[in-house]
Amino acid sequence: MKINIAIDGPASLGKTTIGKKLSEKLEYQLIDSGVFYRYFAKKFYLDNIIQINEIYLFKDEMLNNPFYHLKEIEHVNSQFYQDLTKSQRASEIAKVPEIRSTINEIIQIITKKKGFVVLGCDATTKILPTAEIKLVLDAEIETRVCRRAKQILEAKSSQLDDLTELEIIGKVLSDILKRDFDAYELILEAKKVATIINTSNLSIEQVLAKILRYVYWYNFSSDNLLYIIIFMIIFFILTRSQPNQIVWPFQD
Ligand SMILES: Nc1ncnc2c1ncn2[C@@H]1O[C@H](COP(=O)(O)OP(=O)(O)OP(=O)(O)O)[C@@H](O)[C@H]1O
Ligand SMILES: Nc1ccn([C@@H]2O[C@H](COP(=O)(O)O)[C@@H](O)[C@H]2O)c(=O)n1
Repeated sequence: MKINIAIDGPASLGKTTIGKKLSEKLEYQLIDSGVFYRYFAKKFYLDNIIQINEIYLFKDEMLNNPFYHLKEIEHVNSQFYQDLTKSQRASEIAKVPEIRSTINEIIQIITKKKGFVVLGCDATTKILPTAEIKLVLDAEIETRVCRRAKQILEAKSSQLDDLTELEIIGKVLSDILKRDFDAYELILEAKKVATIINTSNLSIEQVLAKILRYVYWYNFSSDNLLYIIIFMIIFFILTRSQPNQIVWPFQD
């Protein structure tokens, strides 16, 4: 049975990396809402003016052919993914309520068929509050700065060629702080409704394994709900009526 999985988390946490691996493993479709904001910022935020009518037109177009446009958005984003200025512009347009509701609506319509992993900082609360599995990935800020700085240094992005390692770390820190500030309320809200996984001391594989356990358990329990209830009733009756006489298998 296919379900929807919503994953929230603050900036540079590892959502994209984990989301990609998870969707590949489950053969689900990944939708990273951050990529929408970045794409909209690049395409529809020109000369400091947001082309809101163009955004509405794009929404209709996208809903006619969602998988083609998901690929296109992904492709455009991959060309400037590590550009920190682009994430700042994405954060600016993310403050416009019409843009937020348009992006949420597009994702809600596409995910009706189930079988999606949706990422964001409001995936569990605003985009997919009805997702079967809702998770918030978390990690201390120093872990996130290290992860992003390492990623940028390893990729040797040309925009940062002239900077020293310390300058890059400074830029990453200031970018994360700004984005944390913007997403603070949303992440707080998400933590109230979703299961929190602290990834600070976990490798990518360990985080993935943890999430997969939630997914397998969800599928197992919804497939076998009746048996689980019967087992619990029998267990409850046995423990109440003969608390000292239950013989467990393998007990001496
Ligand atoms: N558990 C982990 N342990 C170590 N490194 C990790 C872990 N999870 C992710 N990373 C690394 O952290 C870096 C940032 O990850 P990623 O780009 O997926 O974050 P993100 O949350 O999607 O960021 P953003 O909010 O900016 O879109 C990547 O280089 C990734 O390999
Ligand atoms: N659900 C979301 C997703 C993203 N944003 C804003 O867009 C910026 C870029 O997103 P990334 O996930 O690629 O970092 C992000 O910093 C947020 O400002 C959002 O508001 N809601």
